[in-house]
Amino acid sequence: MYDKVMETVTYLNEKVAYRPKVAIILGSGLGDLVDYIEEKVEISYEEIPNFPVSTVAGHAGQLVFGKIGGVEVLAMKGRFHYYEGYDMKQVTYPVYVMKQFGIENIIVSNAAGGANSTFKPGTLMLITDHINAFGTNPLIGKNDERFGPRFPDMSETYTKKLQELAKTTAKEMGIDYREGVYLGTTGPTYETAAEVRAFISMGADAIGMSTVPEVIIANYTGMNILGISCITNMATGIAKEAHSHEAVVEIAKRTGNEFCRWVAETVKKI
Ligand SMILES: O=P(O)(O)O[C@@H]1C[C@H](O)[C@@H](CO)O1
Ligand code: HPA
Repeated sequence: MYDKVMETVTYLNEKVAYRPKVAIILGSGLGDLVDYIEEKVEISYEEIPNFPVSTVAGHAGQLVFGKIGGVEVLAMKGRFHYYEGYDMKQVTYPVYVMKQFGIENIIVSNAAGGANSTFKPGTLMLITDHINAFGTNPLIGKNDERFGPRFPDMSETYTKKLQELAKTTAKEMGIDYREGVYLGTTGPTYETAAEVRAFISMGADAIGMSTVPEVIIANYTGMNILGISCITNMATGIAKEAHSHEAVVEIAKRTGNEFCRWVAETVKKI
């Protein structure tokens, strides 16, 4: 795996001469953030050695390098989900690459269902912590110490300093946000009402099908992590209507403007 990652890094080194300060993984329907990026260098996943290819609607499948307000960034427009059939190493492969490429800060975003009944579709949630309900862990297997330790600590997974930065920025911009715990499941089924009740009793405020594997690897490799969920629907049993991915993407796109403004301003301060 290490040699593969380094091969990908070598390829990216030929495409861009700088080390971005921040990597951003864009969730379903949140790809419009790339409109805030200047001096773009766009690379399709198909062109990148050893990179998986994204198969989900609302996920374009491009790495976008460039600048937001002078800060060099790398945005991942389209992520890999476990339910697509990728194994956990493939799902998290881009995060290994980002770290080996020299990126120290990562912003991870997602579309998620609201489990906290005080949320509503369109709520932006700063992730304070997560619950891994995937039933597996991307670090299972032989450990390679060149990436990180065998038993990573997870006591401050979402970096307090970045959370404070995001909160101050939101307050300055008048952006309304909530804080909470993201619970990640495999999908691709949306939850049953009974599962949502169980997840709420476990402490979930938002439920989704991504983020947790990527964050486990970002934490393991020593990156600073900021996470933001865009609540696109209330979770099953709280919501009156049935879910559809089309509706998820549509709401994410509609409310994505606030998300993009918030992330762009926060990036400028990192
Ligand atoms: O990539 P994210 O987590 O934003 O995508 C969410 C979870 C599922 O992939 C999909 C369900 O509609 O949206
Ligand atoms: N559950 C899981 N994942 C999701 C949801 C949901 O309700 N909405 C968007 N992604």
